[in-house]
Amino acid sequence: MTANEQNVEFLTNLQTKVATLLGVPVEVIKYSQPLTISQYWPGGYYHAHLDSSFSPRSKPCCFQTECPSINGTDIDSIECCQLCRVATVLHYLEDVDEGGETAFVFADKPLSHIHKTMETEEWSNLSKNCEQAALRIKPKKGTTILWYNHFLDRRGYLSAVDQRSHHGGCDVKRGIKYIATNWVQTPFYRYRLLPSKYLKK
Ligand SMILES: O=C(O)CCC(=O)C(=O)O
Ligand SMILES: [Fe+2]
Repeated sequence: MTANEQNVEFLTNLQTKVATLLGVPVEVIKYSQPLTISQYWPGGYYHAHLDSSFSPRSKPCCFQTECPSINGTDIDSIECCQLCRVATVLHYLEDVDEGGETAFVFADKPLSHIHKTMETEEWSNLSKNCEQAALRIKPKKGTTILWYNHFLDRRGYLSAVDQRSHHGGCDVKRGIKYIATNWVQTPFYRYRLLPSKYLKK
């Protein structure tokens, strides 16, 4: 097997594992953004942010609407819709000697606490506030974590973004942090009717 074939096999297996973990058809992972590798050197950080941004009053998610094609080409456009990222699956590729925790600023906190904190300055600055985060995860090689970025409505459809999913990476103090991220987005409109893997053939 060539190195390239090995890479393809590795990535295809990973897609299958991520799909199994989330209980979704593998196509959802295939049609999402490609796996992204990030590297943080000492002093590197990623302040608290949301991976998705859908609110019922903003642009619809791309599975909810068909965007007009641009210049007659048949590409999906994100001009009229947004990539709603249902879930994030984060793989730690190496241990980090010190620091570099993934921090969830508001995990499990009530909305009243979240709103009050968001009124303070620099609440999202993880270089300053890493220790205060409600949940911190130390990178461990071979470990994968996942979280959901949205609420579901009463029918089980995607609803507003969940503010408790605010997260980021604390300062790396010693060593290098390597992660790989699958941002799992809702499919584009033309793929929206993927058959559930739970349907009997
Ligand atoms: O560096 C981290 O631990 C968090 C990375 C992150 O926010 C992401 O990949 O979406
Ligand atoms: Fe993120």
